[in-house]
Amino acid sequence: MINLAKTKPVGCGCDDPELSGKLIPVNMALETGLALAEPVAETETVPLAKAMGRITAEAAVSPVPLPPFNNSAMDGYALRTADLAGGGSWTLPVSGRIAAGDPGCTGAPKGSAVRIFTGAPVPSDMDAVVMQEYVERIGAEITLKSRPEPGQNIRLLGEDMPKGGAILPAGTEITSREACALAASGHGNVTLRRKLRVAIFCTGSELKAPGEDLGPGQIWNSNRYMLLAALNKPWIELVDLGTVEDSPESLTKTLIKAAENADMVISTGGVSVGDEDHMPAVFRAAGGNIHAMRVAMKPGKPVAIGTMGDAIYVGLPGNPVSAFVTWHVIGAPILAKRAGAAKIAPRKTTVKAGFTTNRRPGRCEFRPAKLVGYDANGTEIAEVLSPSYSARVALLCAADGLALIPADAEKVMEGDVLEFLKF
Ligand SMILES: Nc1nc2c(c(=O)[nH]1)N[C@H]1C(S)=C(S)[C@@H](COP(=O)(O)OP(=O)(O)OC[C@H]3O[C@@H](n4cnc5c(N)ncnc54)[C@H](O)[C@@H]3O)O[C@H]1N2
Ligand code: MOO
Repeated sequence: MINLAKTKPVGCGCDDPELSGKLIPVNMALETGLALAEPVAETETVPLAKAMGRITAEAAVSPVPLPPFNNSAMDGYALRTADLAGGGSWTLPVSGRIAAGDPGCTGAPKGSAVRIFTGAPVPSDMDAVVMQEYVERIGAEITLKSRPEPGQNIRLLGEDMPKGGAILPAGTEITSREACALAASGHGNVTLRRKLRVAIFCTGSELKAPGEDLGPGQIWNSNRYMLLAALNKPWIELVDLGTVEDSPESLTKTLIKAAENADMVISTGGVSVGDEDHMPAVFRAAGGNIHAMRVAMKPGKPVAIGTMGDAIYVGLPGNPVSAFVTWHVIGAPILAKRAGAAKIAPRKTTVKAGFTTNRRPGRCEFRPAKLVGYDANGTEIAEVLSPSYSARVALLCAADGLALIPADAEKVMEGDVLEFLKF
């Protein structure tokens, strides 16, 4: 759970106290959404190679000790240190050869060495491997000058993982690290949460698709592409319902279609208070329940969290930076929980403010910020990019993350410690 803000409930601390009504603290809005987000129950078992990027439904343990046998960490010669009498040097006959994949060898004569390669099983009665660089080989004999330590260059059975040892908890996204560990421990199949069905649409009569010509008053739809990128995950089955004009009829039709079969519905725009902001009314009229709306965050005050049938609904604001920030802070954790993921919070760290600003307290601010260096203690310093930002998408690309300014702060002084959500 992220402690996103030292936000405390504020009656009306937003930019326009007269008009904005009651705002919910960010944590409370997020907790409301997370409480609604039951992880999808269905699972499927698939071959590991088909599971990349998906979310595991069960904890994985190693069915065997890893490595499964003592093996050589180097190319060289295996020997018994007890065979090396006195102070050296020592010359030993080479009595055998074991490569990776060989079943191993037993019964090498006392006083002999065995040629061995990295990953090959070490004979059970030998206790050291000497790297080939440290021996001189002439014909069928080797000479070594310094005494090897018992256990040297031998990877012991079970030292990586005991039998039954935990590899991953349930709810883990299989990235390259997890795939590697699952494969190493012999998991041919993996049980996953089923894919999450997510439906999206963007509201706004002014929106055109990028690539189309703009008429007067029109803009290109950026939120749709922000969401397409954010939702481009192997564990999501996306239904993209495109752009919808600001008419209650069209919005209702699209909303009902979106909720029909989805685990989560996401819209952008139309959640504020203007005459053309129809989403909350349309959502309620179509049978949806809104559980939280109007959050004490900046940007992103107008955000709706609700349920409609089995679907969770997150209505993001239209301003693109507001949509991005509310998605990052509220939408994405709800989505992750619904998908069955164990890690749901955005990555958070602390930074020092590289700026000073006065502000009106009331909303927790998430300011696009750039990491510009380190202080004497090695803490990163964040510089905000602009005092106004909710519609300035260029700032997002220039930023390294979002600097959090607590809701109750009246000013931030250069050097103050701030929480930072790193992209
Ligand atoms: N009287 C008030 N007006 C506004 C308030 C308020 O409290 N009282 N809140 C402001 C805040 S804060 C935000 S954020 C916006 C959010 O409004 P909506 O969610 O209703 O969004 P729209 O009005 O539909 O659009 C706002 C803005 O964003 C542009 N937009 C919308 N969708 C897209 C898209 N897909 N791609 C690119 N740009 C988009 C739209 O053209 C508008 O400029 O409301 C404030 N107003
Ligand atoms: O909350 Mo709005 O997102 O400030 O622009």
